[in-house]
Amino acid sequence: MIRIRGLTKRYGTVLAVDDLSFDVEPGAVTGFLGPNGAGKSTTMRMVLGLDRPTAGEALVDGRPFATLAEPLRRVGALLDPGALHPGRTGRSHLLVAARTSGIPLRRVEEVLDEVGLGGAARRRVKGYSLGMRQRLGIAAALLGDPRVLLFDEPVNGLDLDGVRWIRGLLRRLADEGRTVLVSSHLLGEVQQIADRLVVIGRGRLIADATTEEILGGLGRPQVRVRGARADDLAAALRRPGLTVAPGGDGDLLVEGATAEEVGALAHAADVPLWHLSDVRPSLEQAYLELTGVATEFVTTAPAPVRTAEPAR
Ligand SMILES: Nc1ncnc2c1ncn2[C@@H]1O[C@H](COP(=O)(O)OP(=O)(O)OP(=O)(O)O)[C@@H](O)[C@H]1O
Repeated sequence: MIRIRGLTKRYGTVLAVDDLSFDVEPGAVTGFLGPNGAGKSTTMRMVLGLDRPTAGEALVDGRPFATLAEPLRRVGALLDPGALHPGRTGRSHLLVAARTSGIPLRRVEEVLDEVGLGGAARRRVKGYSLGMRQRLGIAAALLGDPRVLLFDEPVNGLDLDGVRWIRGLLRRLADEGRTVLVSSHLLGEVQQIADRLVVIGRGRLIADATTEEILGGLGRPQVRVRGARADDLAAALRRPGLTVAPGGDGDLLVEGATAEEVGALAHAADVPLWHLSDVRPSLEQAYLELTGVATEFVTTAPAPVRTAEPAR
């Protein structure tokens, strides 16, 4: 597992990571989510001993990375797929890594097959597409069969098939009991893969909970309702704790009650309903709400509001 306590990194005047504490448990995919510049890569680099914390600690299985025996067999990472030697073939890249880490050479063929690069293994990396480089980087991360894996924006450059493949791979790695931390700046991307989410903004922890809890707790769920007599319906819904607002086209938007409760109130007032549905805030909207206060680069475009399918 990965344990992060009070982790802080300052580059001159920039506080890239600010007193961050969280755990990444085995057997689950943990999404590490935050806008560009939030401090995800810096945190991962500190876990991997590539950057020295200004304060606090990042531990893998209870120890700093630098003190781990056979670190590449304990921890695998995909950081920057651009950092591959262009003149080497995919296979020789992995052979070098295996030799220097005392990893059996047969693992090279295994991981090449695992990432679907078997056919391209003898081609030079400079001819690889971004997606192929990404797969090679993932092969390198898997080489030592590590129990702890960190992937920094792993779906970057992958086409739809590639994205599906990486989702399947991350799930399988977690199901095998490994510790899997995967970063992204897109909520829509990680919410489909991650069991838990650690959300950061400007280097600080914003949320650390299951994906379900985070998505469920974001935004204020509303109920969209339309009935035969709008005025009677609005009067029936004017209860303490409920807010009722016009929703366009004669609809009402109700906050503070479930669809069942709204239906029951309408029924009690004898107002036939034509439409009743839950309205969930769009994920991107919810994410903006969550990270808005902690976003380094703020956009001005409003997020589109996606509503639930109408009730039948
Ligand atoms: N070597 C460095 N020197 C100076 N500042 C740095 C350095 N590395 C990162 N930073 C700064 O630290 C902050 C966090 O950067 P980091 O790359 O960790 O964010 P991130 O969440 O990974 O972003 P992205 O999604 O864009 O990769 C940014 O303000 C960045 O400019």
